[in-house]
Amino acid sequence: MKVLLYDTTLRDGNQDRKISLSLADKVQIARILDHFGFDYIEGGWPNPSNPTDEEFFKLIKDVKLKHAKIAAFGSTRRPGILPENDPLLQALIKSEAPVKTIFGKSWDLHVTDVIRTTLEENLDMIESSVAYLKEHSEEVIYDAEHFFDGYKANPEYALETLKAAELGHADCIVLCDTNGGTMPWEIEEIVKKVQTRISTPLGIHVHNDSGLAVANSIYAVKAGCVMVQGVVNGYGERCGNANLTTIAADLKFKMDRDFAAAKKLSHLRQLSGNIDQIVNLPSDVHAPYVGDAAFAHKGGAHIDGVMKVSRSFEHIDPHSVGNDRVFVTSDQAGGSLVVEKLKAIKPGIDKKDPVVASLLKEIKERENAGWHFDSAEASFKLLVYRHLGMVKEPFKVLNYRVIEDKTPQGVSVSQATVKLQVGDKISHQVSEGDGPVNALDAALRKALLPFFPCMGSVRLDDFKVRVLGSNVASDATVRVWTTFGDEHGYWNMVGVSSNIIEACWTAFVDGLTYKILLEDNVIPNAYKHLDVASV
Ligand SMILES: CC(=O)SCCNC(=O)CCNC(=O)[C@H](O)C(C)(C)COP(=O)(O)OP(=O)(O)OC[C@H]1O[C@@H](n2cnc3c(N)ncnc32)[C@H](O)[C@@H]1OP(=O)(O)O
Ligand SMILES: CC(=O)C(=O)O
Repeated sequence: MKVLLYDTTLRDGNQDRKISLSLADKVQIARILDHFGFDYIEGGWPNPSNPTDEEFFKLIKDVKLKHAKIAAFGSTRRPGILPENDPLLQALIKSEAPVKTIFGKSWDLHVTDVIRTTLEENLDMIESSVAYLKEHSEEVIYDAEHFFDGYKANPEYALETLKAAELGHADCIVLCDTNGGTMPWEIEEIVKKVQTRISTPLGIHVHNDSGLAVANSIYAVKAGCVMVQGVVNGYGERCGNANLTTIAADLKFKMDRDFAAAKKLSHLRQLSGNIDQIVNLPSDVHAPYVGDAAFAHKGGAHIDGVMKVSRSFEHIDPHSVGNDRVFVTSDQAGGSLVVEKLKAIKPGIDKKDPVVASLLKEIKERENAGWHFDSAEASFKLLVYRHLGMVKEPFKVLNYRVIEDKTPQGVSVSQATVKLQVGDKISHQVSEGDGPVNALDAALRKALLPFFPCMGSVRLDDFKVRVLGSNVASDATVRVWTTFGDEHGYWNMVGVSSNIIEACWTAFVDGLTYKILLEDNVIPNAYKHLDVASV
């Protein structure tokens, strides 16, 4: 049976303490989710105290969606009033969303102590609210809030609340683990028991407070649920919601289940990254299937295995979710990694070639000294070309100096002097800057520009410093990580020294040397994709 994916990024995802979606964000995300093939998009809780969500439902009516149904979220009526007199139910109807999803109480504790009414009145609140909304909607989904906790406390009453939703003709009853504390085996057992009493299709909605939201969703589907509610990348209140990105991949690759978005899974990584970008959160490097590290192999024995038989260390083909295999350059690598990296430069190279061992030795020595090539592929490439004797250095540094000056008025000025030899010519330049690093960068470019016009388009896009090791103060090793960019893309360089200025200088000299070598085709552009992340 087909599984329906119900996305609540715009409602439950937006309850994440780090997320605050604007109206424009919501509409943009809704378009992306629809394009990806999710069956339902919960847009928010429309009510007068939440104007963004009210506006969203007005706007989304005019957006042509290909597949998804838009759902408006709310609660059952308040105790002691008729549904037609409940302002929140009226707001749901006013939203004109084709699907209405309302939550109600399944846990007797919540009935008596939170909404403070009788158990009988709560049953009527559920049935009458669902029935009333059914008169005004294409579909009504009933979310049984705290269902699993309620079932454990008072199973008969919890089941009666579901029966009330069924009597109101809910189209789907969604069992919620609102506090996220239920174990997978409990989910499976309880879903199976519910199915013996309830004939309405069942769904699952779980939170991640025990780190089990994905597992619990999967167990619920295994036990018979046909709808999964979740959030792209698992954002949400407290520890987050069930991660729909992971669940979608699990359903397809591990359970062979059919669902509309299954044919779009080769765009899963793109979906995840796009939504991270809109909600303005950094992507989780270790996210299953879609993270940067999901198929990054570092251990030498692992790299060797993957090169021989990829599935020896990969549970699926990374391309099936739009991800890529990465071999991390590090001191834990073996000869196989070096062979892989050298293949583009020396086709047919064998692991027994002496250059493999000598290059591996240099890599390990450098990594031991604090160099880290994993996120500085351009530095690594330059090291390889130099090691192979394929680089004629385009310039020679004769001298550099930085002076820090503070005027009597308290203004700080940094001045750098750089002296280079290019062929038989000497270039000697001075520059001022906001700080020593800025001044050094400016003086170096100024000295190179007359000989290498391509320097004019090079930017320094990013610059990070990390103090390594636990050595005291000035004895510590410093690693500088820089990103250079131009109109073609960008490249990352690393520099290491116990002196911060020298570490910067190394990264700058290498970064600009790299650009000149690219321009002169010494390092062919074909090899550029390894370090130009935008390509
Ligand atoms: C499990 C979930 O994630 S549910 C979603 C949670 N998300 C949100 O709450 C975000 C949107 N919420 C809101 O905009 C506001 O809370 C509103 C407009 C819904 C209500 O605002 P207020 O009327 O000021 O109430 P407040 O938020 O302080 O308290 C919640 C009220 O809802 C009642 N309530 C809670 N659940 C239900 C329910 N299932 N059915 C009926 N009433 C309920 C509570 O008893 C309480 O009522 P009381 O004020 O009479 O004690
Ligand atoms: C409905 C919902 O968000 C919950 O019970 O967690």
